Amino acid sequence: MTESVLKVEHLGIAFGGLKAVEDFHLEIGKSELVGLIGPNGAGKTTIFNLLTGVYQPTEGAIYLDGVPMVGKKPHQMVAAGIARTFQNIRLFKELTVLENVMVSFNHTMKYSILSGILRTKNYWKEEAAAQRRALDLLRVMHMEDYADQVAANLPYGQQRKLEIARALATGAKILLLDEPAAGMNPTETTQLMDAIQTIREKFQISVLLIEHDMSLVMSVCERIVVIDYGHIIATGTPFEIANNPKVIGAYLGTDDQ
Ligand SMILES: Nc1ncnc2c1ncn2[C@@H]1O[C@H](COP(=O)(O)OP(=O)(O)OP(=O)(O)O)[C@@H](O)[C@H]1O
Repeated sequence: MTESVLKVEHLGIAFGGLKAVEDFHLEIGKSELVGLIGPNGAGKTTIFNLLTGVYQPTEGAIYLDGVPMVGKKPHQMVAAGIARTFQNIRLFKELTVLENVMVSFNHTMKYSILSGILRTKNYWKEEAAAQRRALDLLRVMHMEDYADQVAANLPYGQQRKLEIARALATGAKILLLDEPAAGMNPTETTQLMDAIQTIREKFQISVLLIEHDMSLVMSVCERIVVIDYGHIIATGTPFEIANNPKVIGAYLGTDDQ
């Protein structure tokens, strides 16, 4: 693995008496695609909430490019380079596809609030540049034909892709994707996976993927981390994971865990 982009050590959180995540560790290198899987309630979304500053851990450390991240707020995590998508799609439904992407550039825009209000030359220059960048991103996602459509009118699979485009627009170093293929048909899923592979190569971005569709996880991830009851029970290649008795036990609910 190349030098790690994200490094997580002994991460844990308790809700009252429940230790939802305990002693979680992870290292992700540049452009690496890692799967995070586990049965329902295992703690996957909680880990995403910890990595994005939604929850503060009760123990452990998170480093992004070597910089400590614990204590930072969600918007600071985004600015630092950790972006995510959600299980339930969160878009500005009334805005166009292009506008949805442009909104995500906001924290990188350099014009002042005043020049925004007065619509100065500098404002229009920045806006035009943001529009070009947004269109470039949509092209990568094969969504340029949808640019002027209102997000609410997009087919479901395209809405999911737009969420990823928005996360990319933040300039992220690592993308956390929470069940991006949920509710997609097989064609949409294949297109989505192609898009994820393309953006990894083009943007040299790392990806941590939560996904229930096993065949998908097995086919796209280089490495998989499996959790159950908040603990890592296995880490390995898709082949190792598919043949790991602890993993099989966790999914089938046997005692062999
Ligand atoms: N804010 C919270 N307060 C109390 N308990 C919580 C909170 N968030 C999560 N939990 C508990 O932590 C555990 C892990 O939940 P989490 O949602 O992270 O699991 P998951 O692996 O993402 O599940 P699923 O695959 O069903 O989405 C569960 O027992 C859940 O009830």
